[in-house]
Amino acid sequence: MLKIPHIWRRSARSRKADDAAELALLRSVAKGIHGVEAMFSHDGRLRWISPSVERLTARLPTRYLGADDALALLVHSSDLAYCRRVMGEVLASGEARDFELRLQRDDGRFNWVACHWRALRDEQGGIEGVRLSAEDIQARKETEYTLLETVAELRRAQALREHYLTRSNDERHRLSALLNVIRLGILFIDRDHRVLYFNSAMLKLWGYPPEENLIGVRDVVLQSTIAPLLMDPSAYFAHIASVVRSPQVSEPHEFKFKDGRIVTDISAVVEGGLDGRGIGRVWIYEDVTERRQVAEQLVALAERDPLTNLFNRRRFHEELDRLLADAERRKTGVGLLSFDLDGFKPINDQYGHPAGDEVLIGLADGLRRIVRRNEMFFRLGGDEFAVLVPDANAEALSELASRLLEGVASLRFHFSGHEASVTASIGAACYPDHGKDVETLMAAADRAMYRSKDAGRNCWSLAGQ
Ligand SMILES: Nc1nc2c(ncn2[C@@H]2O[C@H](COP(=O)(O)OP(=O)(O)OP(=O)(O)O)[C@@H](O)[C@H]2O)c(=O)[nH]1
Repeated sequence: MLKIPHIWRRSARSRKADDAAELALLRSVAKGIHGVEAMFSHDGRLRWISPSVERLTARLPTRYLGADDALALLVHSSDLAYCRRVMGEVLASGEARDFELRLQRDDGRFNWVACHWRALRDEQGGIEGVRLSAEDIQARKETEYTLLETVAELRRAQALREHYLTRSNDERHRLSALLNVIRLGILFIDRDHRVLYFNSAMLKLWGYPPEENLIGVRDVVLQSTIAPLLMDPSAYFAHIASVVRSPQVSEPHEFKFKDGRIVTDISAVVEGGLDGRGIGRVWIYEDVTERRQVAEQLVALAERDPLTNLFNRRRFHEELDRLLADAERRKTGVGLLSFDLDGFKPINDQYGHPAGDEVLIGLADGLRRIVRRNEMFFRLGGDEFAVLVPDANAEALSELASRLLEGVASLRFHFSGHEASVTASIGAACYPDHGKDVETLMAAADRAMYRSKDAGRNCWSLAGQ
């Protein structure tokens, strides 16, 4: 430890040569000091500072020694007040203090040092000043700063990641809630042919329990479990195979379940993925059973008689039109039997309208069994009916007319303990002999039917005779 005051004392005793040598030695030691050594007198004036201060502050020691307030020149303004306070405390208490501060450089920058402040005592033990030993710690501070900045940067990145994660989680929950309330079944298969997402409607539609978790299940496993539900599994799987071969959005495809449900699917590749090959394929299913039933009901309402469920007059016209066009092209015939019940009104009058309805329904059911599969049976209105016969000739028509007459007459009804029956009067007409269009053919059949009425009913007449 340097005992500078002692040396001064010795110098004062005129041991000049020894002292000069000792001073030179001390100067060279002071020059070699890595940090900064300085001594301040009790009133805060700088008494000595090591030449090494130039390395840390780019100022010569003389600048400090000549300054009125060397401490203010040496210490960075932000640390100055604290530094003065510590210095005062060391002077007052004699206790050493350590702390870090910035020395200010001549170029405006600063250099961090670790300071050790100790009281300098005279021979009587009184405090005559304070000594500062400062060690250069700039490199360590810079490393610390870099570390702190790296940590701060990491924290910011982490906070940002958490923010986006929370946002994307919220987004996922919103989407999942939405997809679970819609009626469409949604199934997402990834590129490895495994289930990546499904919604509740999809589970319901394919008959899975609501708690089933299909994530990660292979598509072939799914297919094997759904196959028993389908009317035609091989046709459906062939459809899937053809859809997945194409990158286009598929056309809606309709398929049937064994329990009668009708479902449509549509599928598309989901774009994305780092290599741009798409991240998988989404399938959207819709149960259209109800819609199809309503459509069928509407069609039935439009073309069927609600009482007997026979085709109505509107469908009759359409079919006759179609048959005539077809017969003209193929040079074949079309037969038309038009008939009207005999003695139907008295049943209504005697037993009431519901009894009349029962007769009409019974007659429709009875004659359906007589009419062949390729022949069509219509209720034109009231107690008027008609049968259309493709590829017909007069002989085939007369044979059918006879069977119909027998069929009608053989029907028995019972109302209020009484037996009732009806007969029919039939008019037969053939394309092209008796008419070449709908109107003339119908008129010919009607005239023949009235001839049957005139002839005493329960018989048939061929047009043109
Ligand atoms: N119960 C019932 N009666 C109907 C319906 N539509 C028409 N009618 C009745 O059917 C009867 C048809 O009259 P007509 O053809 O003159 O009766 P008909 O006794 O068979 O007379 P002819 O043809 O001359 O033998 C009328 O009394 C209509 O009110 C129906 O949907 N239900």
